[in-house]
Amino acid sequence: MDDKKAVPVHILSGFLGSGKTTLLTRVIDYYQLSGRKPAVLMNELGDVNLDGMLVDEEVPMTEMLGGCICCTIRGDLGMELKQLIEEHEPDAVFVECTGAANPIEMLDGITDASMLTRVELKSVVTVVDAAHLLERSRTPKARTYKLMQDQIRCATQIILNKADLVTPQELLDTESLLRELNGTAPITAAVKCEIDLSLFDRLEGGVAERHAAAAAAGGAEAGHRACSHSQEPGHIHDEHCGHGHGLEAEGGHTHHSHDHVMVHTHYFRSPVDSEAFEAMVGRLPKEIFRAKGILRFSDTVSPFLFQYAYREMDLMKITPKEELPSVAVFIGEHFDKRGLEAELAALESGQS
Ligand SMILES: Nc1nc2c(ncn2[C@@H]2O[C@H](COP(=O)(O)OP(=O)(O)OP(=O)(O)O)[C@@H](O)[C@H]2O)c(=O)[nH]1
Repeated sequence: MDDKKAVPVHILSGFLGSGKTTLLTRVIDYYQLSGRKPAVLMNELGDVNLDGMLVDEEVPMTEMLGGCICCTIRGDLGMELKQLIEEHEPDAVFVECTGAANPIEMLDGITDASMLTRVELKSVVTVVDAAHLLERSRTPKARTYKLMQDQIRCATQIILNKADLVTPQELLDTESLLRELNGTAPITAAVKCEIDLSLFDRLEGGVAERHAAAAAAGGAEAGHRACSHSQEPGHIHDEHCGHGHGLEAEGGHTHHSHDHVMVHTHYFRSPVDSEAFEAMVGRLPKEIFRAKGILRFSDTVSPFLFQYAYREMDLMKITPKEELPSVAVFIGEHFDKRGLEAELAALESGQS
């Protein structure tokens, strides 16, 4: 193992629905087009990996489902990474965290993994939903905002995504907010994570190149609150990125700033009416900020992949190669599960 090069690892972080999978699929294409073999370790809060369906079947992928790597199943991360690397010998591994993951726990997880297998953390790329961050920043004490802040502070690269959904002024405001939270990580505004992906080549280059890249992006000056891994990616512990950042301000010492996040998984027994479904999604309470699923409608032929993030819904026709359940996963904080179940039951019985 010793004379083998360490496998570069990139953590894709960012709040629920910000665009991590969108970025992941682009990066995978980019690596494949240049003849490299990427591998993916994907973590989902729910028991079904719906994001995985968007990733090319050829790509080696390990799924860690039903919990967040940063806490409940973190202990398995090292073994999973080791197995993935030994079995497939990828050129790089992309770890997509759940949107509720606290990145410091992830950083620790990768460090633990480096004791089992040769891996080198090259970047923590945090994808930010511009409008969502702005809205959350108006209630700075809320736990969701604190988690978003942690994810931003720990980033070595920030993608300011969904630029199409905000005004130019809001984009500037979001950028200043990001700069306050993280003084060093280069920020790239984007729509659907369309960025210059050669960024990843630079990230995997030598330390000198990384310095140059950071300087070129205007992020070389030391920010006093941000993590410093953009300057020293191999050294990933940083006191500024400590556990439960922000939560401490409320006097708590909990490690898991997302323990308030709830997940509800619903398996449909029968196809539902598409219009009634859309109307039901329109009525979802604001406490549910993310949902996804596979749906079969009584009035369409093919199944659909359903996505809902911060009040925007997407339905995409799919042609699954294997038998898949009809299922929807709802993620949010302190929402009324009973109310949601009642809505879903009404939808299934055609009374919605
Ligand atoms: N309008 C708009 N929609 C976007 C953009 N980027 C992604 N989306 C949509 O936002 C939804 C969520 O995107 P994902 O890439 O699945 O987000 P994610 O961060 O992987 O979500 P989780 O894994 O649940 O945390 C999808 O419907 C995307 O098509 C963007 O720049 N603009």
